Amino acid sequence: MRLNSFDEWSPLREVVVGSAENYVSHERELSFDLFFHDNLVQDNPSRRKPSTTDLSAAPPCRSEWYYPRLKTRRGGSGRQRLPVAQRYVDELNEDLEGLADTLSSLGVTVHRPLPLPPDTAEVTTPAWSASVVPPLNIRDNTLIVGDEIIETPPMIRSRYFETQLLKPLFQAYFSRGARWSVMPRPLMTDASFDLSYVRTATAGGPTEPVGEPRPSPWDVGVEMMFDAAQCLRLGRDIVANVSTEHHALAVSWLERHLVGRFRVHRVHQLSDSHIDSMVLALRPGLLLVRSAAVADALPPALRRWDRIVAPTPRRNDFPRYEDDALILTSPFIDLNVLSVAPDTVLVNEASPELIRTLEEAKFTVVPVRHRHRRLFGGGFHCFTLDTVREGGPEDYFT
Ligand SMILES: N[C@@H](Cc1ccc(O)cc1)C(=O)O
Ligand SMILES: NC(=[NH2+])NCCC[C@H](N)C(=O)O
Repeated sequence: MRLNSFDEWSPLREVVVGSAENYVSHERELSFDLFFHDNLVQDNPSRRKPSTTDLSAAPPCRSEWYYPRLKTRRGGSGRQRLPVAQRYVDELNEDLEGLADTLSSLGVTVHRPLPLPPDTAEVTTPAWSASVVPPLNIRDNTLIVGDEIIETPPMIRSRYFETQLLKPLFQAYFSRGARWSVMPRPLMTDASFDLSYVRTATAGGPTEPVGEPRPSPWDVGVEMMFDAAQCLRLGRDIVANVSTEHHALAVSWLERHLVGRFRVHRVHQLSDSHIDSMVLALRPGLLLVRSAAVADALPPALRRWDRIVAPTPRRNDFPRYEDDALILTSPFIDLNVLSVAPDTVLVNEASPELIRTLEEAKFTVVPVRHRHRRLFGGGFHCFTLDTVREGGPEDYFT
């Protein structure tokens, strides 16, 4: 079918489901630490969040309830590979197959990216090298706006060439008439990074020390960097989260590129980057939000929509991990549901209270197994890229 995806809820026809094949490690280096700084905390008991009741009081811009296990990386220059246990990768792949099968059984055509080959350990540019992770959270690096594929400029070095693994699919949509754009790629030296959010905007101060940038002959100053998962797509309107200078530059690019076709609305520091564990649109007039404060920070048109506030997750909803397991998301990650129609949502079966809440709101909930979402950074919305939905460029704002 032709590429057509304008919103997050209309009947889903085609989707890409991410792949975790050959996930072996995370690499801690400047771009990784900056991106996940809100989730990575040192082993400092004073920062522990002991009870779930703290969660509901948490400010909207900050993840809470960390597993405070990460030790500070020594020295500014170090790259450090942190292995991911094979058992979790195997279970993740099992859960991804289950997700793909569920979508197929609902009549949705499922595409998969090329798997990361086993020996593709590194990506190297003139300015740096980094180890590569598989195309798992494929929501992040590609924005589908209507009939256009836009590859967004990544914030993590390990993910620099991730969209190359979607090439055959993008070529196929292109041959059927899709537009296809790639946003300017950052040189991404240490000096490219805007550290202000980490230094000032994190509630309670930085949770993780960020080393001083090292000089490089490729330095060009702060650059455009942005993930598609910072956007909420609502017909002819797009809400984009801006927390850093990188995002501000990228949203200006998007606005100029889409002028006359889409209206871009900025929200500021709704989260550090992605917004799909803060707010999702379930259908015209109804949002799923992490808290009332999140809904109140949205553009005026969306503040008038009804909202379902997701129930506070419980500790028992999650597996227990060894002390060296690196936790990449907040416990609100299961809010990250995938709509297959305005009345039907795929929800993590490990979140019974969220399922109940959505069923009470008259949704058909399809429970799907997903165990290690906190280890791999994403829920069902993150792991998928909806390329064909029935909805069009409707104006839901006026
Ligand atoms: N604290 C971040 C970091 C993060 C982003 C993407 C991930 O896949 C995982 C974690 C969360 O909003 O948005
Ligand atoms: N598209 C995504 N990868 N979204 C993931 C957002 C996770 C968010 N940082 C959280 O901790 O809840």
